[in-house]
Amino acid sequence: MDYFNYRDGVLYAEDVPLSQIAEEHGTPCYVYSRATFERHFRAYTEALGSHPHLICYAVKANSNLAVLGLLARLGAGFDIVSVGELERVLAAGGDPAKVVFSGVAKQPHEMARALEVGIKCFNVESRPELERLNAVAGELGKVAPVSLRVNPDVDAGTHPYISTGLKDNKFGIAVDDALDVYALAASLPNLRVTGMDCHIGSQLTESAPFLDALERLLVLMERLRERGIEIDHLDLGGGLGVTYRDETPPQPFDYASKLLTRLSRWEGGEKLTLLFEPGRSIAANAGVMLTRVEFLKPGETKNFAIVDAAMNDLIRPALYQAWQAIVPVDTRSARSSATYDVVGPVCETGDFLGKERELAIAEGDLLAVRSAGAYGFVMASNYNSRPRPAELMVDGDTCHVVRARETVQSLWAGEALLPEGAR
Ligand SMILES: Cc1ncc(COP(=O)(O)O)c(C=O)c1O
Ligand SMILES: N[C@@H](CCCC[NH3+])C(=O)O
Repeated sequence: MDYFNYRDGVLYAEDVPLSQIAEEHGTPCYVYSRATFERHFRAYTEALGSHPHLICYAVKANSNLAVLGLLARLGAGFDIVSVGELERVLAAGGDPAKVVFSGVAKQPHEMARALEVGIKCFNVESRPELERLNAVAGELGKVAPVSLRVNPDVDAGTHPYISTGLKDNKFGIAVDDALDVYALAASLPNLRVTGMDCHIGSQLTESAPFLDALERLLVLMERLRERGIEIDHLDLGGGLGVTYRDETPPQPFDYASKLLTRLSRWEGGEKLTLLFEPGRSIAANAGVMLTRVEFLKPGETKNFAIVDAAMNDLIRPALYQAWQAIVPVDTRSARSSATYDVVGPVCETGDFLGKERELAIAEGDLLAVRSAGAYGFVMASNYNSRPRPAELMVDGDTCHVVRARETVQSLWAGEALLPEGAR
């Protein structure tokens, strides 16, 4: 459920018509809804109720400071994968004690900064990373809180590029090796074992793979118990899918109740703190990307709607053949409809936002690409020397610029001509 709805034929973000936003701020641009972010975050906290928990929003999904700031005020923790994300969280007022640090190749300087600010936990993905963390913590005279990311080898049933919990994926420590790596972690002087985690993939539309992963982790936790290693938090990662088209993913409430039911049958399960790292399910449907039709170009085999946004602004369709709804913002004028490939100005045949879309549009019309709040702006680039679009956040009847559109000149900041004579 989001707060982008039609009123009298015009698409609104909360109480602001998207046509007005496009007039004032230009296109392409990303528009977020504050109330939708809040609603999606609360769906998790309410689903977990009184069970001890921490919702660590996955910063990678949408790292705009305004987004992080509003989630921080709602009590969110954060899942980060780089020191860049850590600094953003701190700049937005996030609590470092609620930060978990994931990622397969954390640099020593990143570990040091995270130890300095006192994060909740490092989600360690390999034996050499454990040894590196022990060394960095030792140099700083600190003890690093550690969780091992276990790769449970379950099929998440999602796009191969965003599946992460299979033996063939680079992520995590194989279940069969985990006992030994935990024993190593417990023996290293500058580490304190606090948790176990997994993240099996993104855009999952069924609960079963999550429950399979939980089952494997519980077996492992029992074996750790036998060895005297107690875990005080279990982090089940992110991955809950959203509706882009006709998917019917479990809602946080159904998902959490299934997990809590299983945990209630596990000794000590009611006391075990649960962590989640949702990204997409909080951010995707809290944003749209606005773009204007430049030209309609009829072809022999296809019609093209050439718009002012491109794969550099939103890469998901080009990269994963992802389907996102593309809708007219103003449906009041009568237009004849046709089937179009919606394409951008970038010089690549793969530059499309949607294929074979039935649209009743004319040149100059405004379109909204829906479900663009996650993995949208964060994956934008300057390819073809295109400035990245503005980001705007609607709150009720007010629209705030939360990131200004880049200027063409800003794109070469830091570059230099070769010195005279070397050219
Ligand atoms: C370790 C980790 N946690 C959380 C997430 C967030 O996933 P999602 O956006 O699917 O909720 C990801 C991305 O897949 C991830 O790699
Ligand atoms: N960027 C991906 C999700 C990546 C998940 C990160 N582990 C997408 O847009 O679907």
